Amino acid sequence: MIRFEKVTKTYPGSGKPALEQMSVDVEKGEFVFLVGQSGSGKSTALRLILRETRPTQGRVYVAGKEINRLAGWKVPRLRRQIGTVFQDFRLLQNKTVSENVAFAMQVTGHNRGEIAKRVPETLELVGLDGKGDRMPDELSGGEQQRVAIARAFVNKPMILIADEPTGNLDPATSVGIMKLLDRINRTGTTVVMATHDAGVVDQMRKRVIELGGGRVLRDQVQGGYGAQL
Ligand SMILES: Nc1ncnc2c1ncn2[C@@H]1O[C@H](COP(=O)(O)OP(=O)(O)OP(=O)(O)O)[C@@H](O)[C@H]1O
Repeated sequence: MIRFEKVTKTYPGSGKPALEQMSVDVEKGEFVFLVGQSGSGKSTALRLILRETRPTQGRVYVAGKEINRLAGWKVPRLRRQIGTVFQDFRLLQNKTVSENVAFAMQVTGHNRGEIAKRVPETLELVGLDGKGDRMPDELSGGEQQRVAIARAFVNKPMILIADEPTGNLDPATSVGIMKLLDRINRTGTTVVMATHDAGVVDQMRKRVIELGGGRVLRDQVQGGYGAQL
């Protein structure tokens, strides 16, 4: 589903590569944690998958296509197949919960009937049944992240990318968010999650790819946050 082939990324004006010779294969339906110190290259790897930035050397494939060679007009289609969730939720504050989720379907050209059916279904899936008419600032952080996950998932993406999704949440709330991401993963969606949250990684026991200085230091099945586990 995602393949990095000897990918090096050096940002303009920077001497040292953010990623160096990174080679990784993620199969359809996998759940992968990307861990590593601040500045190790995690966000750069996620941005490469979305083609928000391009490799300096090497190739990135998503669903069998080398995305660096994708025509510009096809990039929005690629991004529609990838849901994204961030630490800071990024909800539209002037729209209700339902409208936030519906918006993701509107911009991808779904009709009203589909939206009216799928939005409540998805809110139920993420545990926000009955909260569709609330505004984001009337929700807890964990609930806001659930809205963000509903929005990312409502178009049934093949890949879900999560960049520190539990970074602003307490441990108990984070457990709930991880259960939800696990559930989404079980529907067949490939999940790639960058995190510093050792508790979450140790509890989930999924594949762990550790980056350090832009290189893959460890790629472990059912790994922990630290190498000793
Ligand atoms: N747009 C950019 N321009 C120049 N350098 C960048 C840019 N984005 C990231 N970098 C550099 O690339 C390296 C990797 O950064 P990246 O954000 O990928 O790391 P990270 O592992 O996601 O860090 P964090 O955990 O703090 O989010 C760092 O040295 C960073 O300063």
